Amino acid sequence: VSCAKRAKTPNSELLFLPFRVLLAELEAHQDAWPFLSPVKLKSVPGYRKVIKKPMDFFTIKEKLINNMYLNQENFIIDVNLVFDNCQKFNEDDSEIGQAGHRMKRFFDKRWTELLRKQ
Ligand SMILES: Cn1cc(C(=O)NCCCNC(=O)c2ccc(F)cc2)ccc1=O
Repeated sequence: VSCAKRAKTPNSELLFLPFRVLLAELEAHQDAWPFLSPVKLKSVPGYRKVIKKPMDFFTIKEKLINNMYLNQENFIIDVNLVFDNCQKFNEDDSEIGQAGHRMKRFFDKRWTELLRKQ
């Protein structure tokens, strides 16, 4: 994701360390495979029309690395966008729909654990 590289202040590295750890855990999860890279709009009929703001774990990682998240809120908004898009486009009982529900439950659990520690 090319964007103006923001000044890398040391504390922003530290501030976002928990998010990089959390994102790495999401990517390592066995149910992450539908979300690791952007949905291929040419090969998934209807996706471009239905999903206004596509998002995926790879794009989130790029934004984190390029310091494009100004605050914690924007990081959470993008992660939840991945799961909301999934629930919107996929039936709950579909393979990808089930993976999305499991990933969201996993994320919510780890996120609250991370917050409680702070
Ligand atoms: C979130 N979402 C994803 C798809 C979708 O078709 N996504 C690609 C699946 C194929 N991708 C893989 O199988 C894969 C990718 C990376 C990897 F490391 C291992 C396997 C369709 C609708 C939707 O809402």
